[in-house]
Amino acid sequence: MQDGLIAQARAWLAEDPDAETRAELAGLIDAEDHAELTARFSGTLQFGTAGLRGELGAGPTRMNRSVVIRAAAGLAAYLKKNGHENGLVVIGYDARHKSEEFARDTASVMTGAGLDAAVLPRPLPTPVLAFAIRHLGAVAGVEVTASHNPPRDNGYKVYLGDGSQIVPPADAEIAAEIAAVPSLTVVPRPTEGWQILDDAVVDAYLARTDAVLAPGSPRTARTVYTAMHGVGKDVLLAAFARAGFPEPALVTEQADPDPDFPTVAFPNPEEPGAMDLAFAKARETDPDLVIANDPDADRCAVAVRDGDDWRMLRGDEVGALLAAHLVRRGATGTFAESIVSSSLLGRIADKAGLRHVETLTGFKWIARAEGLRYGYEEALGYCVDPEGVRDKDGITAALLITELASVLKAENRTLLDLLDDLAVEHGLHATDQLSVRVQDLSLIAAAMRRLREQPPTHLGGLPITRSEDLTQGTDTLPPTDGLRYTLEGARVIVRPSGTEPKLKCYLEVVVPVAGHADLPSARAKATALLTSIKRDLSTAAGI
Ligand SMILES: O=P([O-])(O)O[C@H]1O[C@H](COP(=O)(O)O)[C@@H](O)[C@H](O)[C@H]1O
Ligand SMILES: [Mg+2]
Repeated sequence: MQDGLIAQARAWLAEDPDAETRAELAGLIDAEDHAELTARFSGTLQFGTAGLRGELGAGPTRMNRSVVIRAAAGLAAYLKKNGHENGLVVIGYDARHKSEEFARDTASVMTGAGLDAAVLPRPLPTPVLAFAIRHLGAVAGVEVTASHNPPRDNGYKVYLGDGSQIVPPADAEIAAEIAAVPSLTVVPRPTEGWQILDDAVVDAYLARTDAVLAPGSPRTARTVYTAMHGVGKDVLLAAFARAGFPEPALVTEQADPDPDFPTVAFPNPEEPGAMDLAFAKARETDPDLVIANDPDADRCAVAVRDGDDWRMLRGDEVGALLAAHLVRRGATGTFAESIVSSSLLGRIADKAGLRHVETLTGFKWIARAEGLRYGYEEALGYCVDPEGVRDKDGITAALLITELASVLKAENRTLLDLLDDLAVEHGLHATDQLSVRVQDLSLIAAAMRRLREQPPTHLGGLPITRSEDLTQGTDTLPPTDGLRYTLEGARVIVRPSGTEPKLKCYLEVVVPVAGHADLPSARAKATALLTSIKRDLSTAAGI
């Protein structure tokens, strides 16, 4: 057994304030579990697409109280160096294991550093925290959440005073301050001195949701709703009641927070099977649409009846529908989407004479688009009211899509009819994703390396006309680990996920449509093309 590794583990153990992780680590040391200790002590958690995220457990590469205290101390040091000696830091948390403790530790560290700290009154949607930062004039915000990840994970989203999540160089500067924390013993951690906010902050968030809907718009669409065992239900129901929509029928098994997410393998509406109970409820109650939030309620999934059964709309479909709705309502300003999302948004914006920008993945980028009026990403994220929330918001997105369904219902039409119209107007923009979850992270790096060393020349029978390695950045995009292939009538992007151990490949094909009668054959063509691109890509990446 390496002495260095054991010494490192013992030093960590001596400072760990959590009896549970102390016992776990002591067990690993006693058992001389070299492999596990190496995994725990090789490096530290890094800021990814949405903050720190990792499995709960002992050691610097896991989520635990020691890691959170260090992260909070680093953030406090960064804030103080940047002129916020006594600003307010507002802290929210979801209903996962340890989330409330991590929020309390964060408040304690901020207080000990001389900053003011305020904690949201209970587990609440991430967008309430994003809203609260600007509403309360805070200099930073923290949301303790691992969103839709498996039950054993937790995470830490960090926002600055503009209400958006951190981007370079702030993330690297904060990471450097975290790395510079020499020991937990030098971090003051008082047991009181921070504020627990009351419901006024939730009421203010709800009042702001009024701005999302057009005054006097139809509010008749009936919904089935699932909170996916997360924190969305109460705020969503209050927002729907306030707007005057019919009360959503709840998927009762998933309505209340449960950190074990007992009815789903992964609490992510994108994962196969996650919507089964919602669809069962829909078959029972026959609503106009099904709505799901992810567990921290910043994502919104939508399903509609298609023929005899229910089908999930892709994030790109909902993204286009909301854009078309906002255009019809006379929206002005910038429309933005991430590079991995559908190019249809650009077509809709161009036609309406609106500015359009593409950003890197994640709302930390989308929310920063200048003059943003509407932003979305394919991962079921929508920002429909940037003045209220500069992040994605699964509650306001649910309000807006339900308003659109109501408007269409009054015209005796559906969301699918509007999607057909958009395809006829702009061409069928069909997207799909090839996403591979791995146990061993090195497989992702190996796939990226393989694609770089032996780049494909054709995918799905189409020649690649342009191949870009995004690690160098482009004229408009900062550097990121990703590959982009442009084909005739298609586009593919490959990148490692920044929140989960997954390699993600995003496919888009654009098929011209002669008219409504041509739609079935255009769809069949798009599906066949997506399938063969996927097959070739998987061979090229070796996954
Ligand atoms: O987890 P959430 O709901 O916050 O969502 C997070 O993850 C998504 C997927 O990111 P990646 O492809 O890097 O895993 C991002 O698009 C999103 O902006 C981010 O906030
Ligand atoms: Mg989320």
